[in-house]
Amino acid sequence: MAEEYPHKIALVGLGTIGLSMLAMHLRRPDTTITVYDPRPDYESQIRDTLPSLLPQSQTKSQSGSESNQIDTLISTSRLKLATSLASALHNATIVQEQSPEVTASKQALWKEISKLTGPDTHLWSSSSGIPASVQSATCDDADRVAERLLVAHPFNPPHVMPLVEVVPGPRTKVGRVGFVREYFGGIPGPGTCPGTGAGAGTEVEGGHYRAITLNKEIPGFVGNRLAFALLREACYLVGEGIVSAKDLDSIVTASLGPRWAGSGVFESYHAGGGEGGIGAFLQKLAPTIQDVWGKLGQVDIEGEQGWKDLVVGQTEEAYGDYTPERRKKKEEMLGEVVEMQKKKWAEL
Ligand SMILES: NC(=O)C1=CN([C@@H]2O[C@H](COP(=O)(O)OP(=O)(O)OC[C@H]3O[C@@H](n4cnc5c(N)ncnc54)[C@H](O)[C@@H]3O)[C@@H](O)[C@H]2O)C=CC1
Ligand SMILES: O=C(O)[C@@H](O)C(=O)[C@H](O)[C@@H](O)CO
Repeated sequence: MAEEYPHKIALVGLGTIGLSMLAMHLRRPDTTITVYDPRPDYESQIRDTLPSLLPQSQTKSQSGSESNQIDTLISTSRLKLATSLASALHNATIVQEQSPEVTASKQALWKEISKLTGPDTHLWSSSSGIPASVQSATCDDADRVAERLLVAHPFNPPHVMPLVEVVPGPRTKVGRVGFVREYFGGIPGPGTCPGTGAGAGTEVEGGHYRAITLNKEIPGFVGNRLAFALLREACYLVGEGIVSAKDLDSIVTASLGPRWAGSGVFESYHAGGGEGGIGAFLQKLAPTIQDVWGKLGQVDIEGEQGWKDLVVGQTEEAYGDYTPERRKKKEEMLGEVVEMQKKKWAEL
């Protein structure tokens, strides 16, 4: 008989990303999730935050209250709250960490996890930019751990955003990459209620997540290198007084944002190049592109801080405190964009 829950995930680190990941994993009915965080108040954090990350219909109707919903997930063994790392890892088939983005911290954590898990356990890091080969480097049996460890980098919020940037290390076994792609490919969208007790054999409708695998490790991977290149130029332009932070955001949301929701960087310029496509585009625009490339801003996070005072001051003035209501509204907008993409996916 097929095992009731073939996937037993240990989620280690329940902060911003960990909580969103929890909401995402709960959408696979063939998966149980055990969570652990050294923060003593993490259970109250789950009870306060998780319901808002789940479909509202599920939160209010079936369980009657948000608290009951968490209790239902616990009583049906879909969700377990561990009080130690060792107990969280017991029988785990997958370990996914969302601990702080600090190399030494992640290395120490994997060193501990690798001693508490078997050779078959899949090891995933949610890191924004620390390669798997760096994270496993200090493990006692580093080579064996490196064969199992990979980065499955999400974009915030993972329970909505479709990208999973899969970044294997040079020693990561190919089968581990195939597994993570298949696992995320089988997770349904954010409108799907957490399966309760459906167990193995339940038809798992996927089609929400897009796992993109990098061919080689590079710090920051691809998504964040692109995002941080744009961020650097944006900070430079505000620091130089060329544009305000709010107007720069409007320039992005009124042009590049909508464009890139339907066509990526290269497809957009391929379309913009006319008959000759991107080749013609690059040739026609070469002088301007080269001139701009040679004059892109140079700001450094540790360097002169004048630009940073302007960026922070203007952003706080424009948006104030980022309230839960605003966050929820933006998340709903993001969800609608992603659902539109999925409807048009075949054409993307
Ligand atoms: N915040 C974001 O937008 C994104 C973050 N990430 C990555 O996810 C990871 C977590 O980031 P956030 O959730 O933003 O951080 P966070 O600071 O919100 O949460 C980190 C959690 O880890 C816990 N923690 C601390 N030491 C730990 C340990 N030794 N073992 C287990 N848990 C520990 C903390 O108590 C905290 O709850 C980082 O690697 C980050 O780069 C990835 C994509 C997006
Ligand atoms: O932008 C995102 O959601 C991700 O690419 C990230 O990794 C985070 O923004 C990260 O850069 C900050 O923790």
